[in-house]
Amino acid sequence: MEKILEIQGLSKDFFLHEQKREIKSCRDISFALDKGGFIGIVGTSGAGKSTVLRCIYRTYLATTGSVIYDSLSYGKLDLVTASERQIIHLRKAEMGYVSQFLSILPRTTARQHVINGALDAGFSYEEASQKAEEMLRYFKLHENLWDIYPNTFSGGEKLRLNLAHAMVKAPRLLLLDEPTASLDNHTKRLVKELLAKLKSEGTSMIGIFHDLEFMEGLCDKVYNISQGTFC
Ligand SMILES: Nc1ncnc2c1ncn2[C@@H]1O[C@H](COP(=O)(O)OP(=O)(O)OP(=O)(O)O)[C@@H](O)[C@H]1O
Repeated sequence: MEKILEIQGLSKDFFLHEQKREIKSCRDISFALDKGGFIGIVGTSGAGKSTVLRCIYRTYLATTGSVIYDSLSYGKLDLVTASERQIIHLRKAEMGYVSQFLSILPRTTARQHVINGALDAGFSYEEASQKAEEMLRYFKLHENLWDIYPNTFSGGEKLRLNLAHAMVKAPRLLLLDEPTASLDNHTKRLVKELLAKLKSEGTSMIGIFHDLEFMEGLCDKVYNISQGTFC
């Protein structure tokens, strides 16, 4: 099976200058993701799960190791050493990242944020507007919220907006950091259905989930991470 992502010996250390102390977050992580595959990561709080995803998305720069991504735009490249320009392009055109935390330009409404995601993926403005509305409706974000700035949204509303933004462009590689945290059961099912649809359309995914039941039938493989390493 062709791989979209090959991770070798990935480690991330943080140095806390004030305390002159080092935290080893994840250590010597190696795994590969098949094209169109779905890997689940589970583990206790603080084990290093989010750090692995952030090193792939390059929010964190790995201390050691490589993250070889088979991109459409540049062929195979190491996301650890890729240029800022390449990373920005890949985030726009090929990669999606969902977490509970909102990362949005100031003075951008919820609707515009999702439209921007679709525009990044190459849709015309008209198509992007239509797709954005479909996604916002799908994730049951109340219409009253579409044209306001989302910094005051609740945790669940922010998460649903992040899901709409990431999924509207059907990315090649989707990274999910607890995409169902603080969602009710009905919305969790909607998320699962859309993830299954994206998978059937070829999106490759890595997801962190606390809710093991949620992952049933969705993941091809599940890795357990404990104290920074796979076990
Ligand atoms: N920016 C940072 N600076 C310093 N330490 C960090 C930073 N980010 C993560 N850590 C530390 O790395 C370790 C792993 O954190 P990480 O967020 O990856 O855990 P997690 O498994 O995702 O936890 P949770 O399930 O609670 O979200 C923790 O001890 C955390 O305090």
